[in-house]
Amino acid sequence: MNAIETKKLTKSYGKSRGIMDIDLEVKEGEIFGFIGPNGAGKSTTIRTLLGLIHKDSGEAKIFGMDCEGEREKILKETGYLPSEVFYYENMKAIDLLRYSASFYKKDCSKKIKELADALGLDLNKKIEDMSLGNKKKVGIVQGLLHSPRLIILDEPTSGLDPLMQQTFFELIQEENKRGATVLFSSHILSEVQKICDRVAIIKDGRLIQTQKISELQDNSYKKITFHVKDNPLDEFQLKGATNIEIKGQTVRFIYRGDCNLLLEKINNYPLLNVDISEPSLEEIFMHYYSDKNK
Ligand SMILES: Nc1ncnc2c1ncn2[C@@H]1O[C@H](COP(=O)(O)OP(=O)(O)OP(=O)(O)O)[C@@H](O)[C@H]1O
Repeated sequence: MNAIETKKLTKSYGKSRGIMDIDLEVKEGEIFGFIGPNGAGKSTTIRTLLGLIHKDSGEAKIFGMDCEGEREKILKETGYLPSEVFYYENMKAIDLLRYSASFYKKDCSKKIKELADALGLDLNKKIEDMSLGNKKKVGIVQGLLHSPRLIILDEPTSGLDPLMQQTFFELIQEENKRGATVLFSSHILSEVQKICDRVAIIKDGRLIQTQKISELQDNSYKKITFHVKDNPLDEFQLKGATNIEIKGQTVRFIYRGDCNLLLEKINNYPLLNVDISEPSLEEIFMHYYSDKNK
């Protein structure tokens, strides 16, 4: 069974674009990355899945249950860390977490303590006396305290220092080993790359690609840089070339296609230097975002 499944899921905010025709399949047990730039539609998808906002059309299911009709059951099985956490400021962390735990009708005190210890969180502090990072930690404990079957993380690392991010990734990996499925939304590819098996890329409200992280680094993409002698270039075009940047006598682009055609094309120029290398994941990612891939 898929942990998450959406079919043509669509939500618009009046004139403002939300998400369109999102087909998403997250398998039970995987750590799935959901990546896209600010405003791409990640939070809208997540909020629709959690029944926090109503879809306009399409289907959304979690563990086969309808996200609107069976919301109560879904929430019991799901842990959610929103991108921004808001709390009653004058509550102590422990009181807030006990209150959250009461919703699940099971004893979560051992798990709360374990998570707080791992994150170095003082549970007896009032929320109003906490830094942004510590408030985020409260959110993490709140999302994981009931050992959910599905964990949905929306930009979870903002506000955490690099060491704490590492601890957080380890916690998530442990939860995954325990059997939890994880949906990890982020605009930072390098962090998604660290722990995810597959990734879906969303842009302008539409899913443009779902791939294994290992396939994203598929060596069929090349990064090409060449420098010409004498006169600067003002134009370069080649089928399969994207993210073309021309600066004076230097041309850079990402290429996927027949290498004979590439060399034939470059050979037309009075060359000073040519460099063909593996693009970084970040550069491949930019390739998906480029206008030519709309
Ligand atoms: N409450 C709202 N009212 C109107 N438009 C909205 C609302 N929430 C989101 N949008 C619009 O929907 C689109 C998708 O936004 P969303 O917050 O889902 O993106 P995101 O990928 O989560 O971005 P970010 O990383 O910035 O949170 C954007 O164009 C945004 O302006």
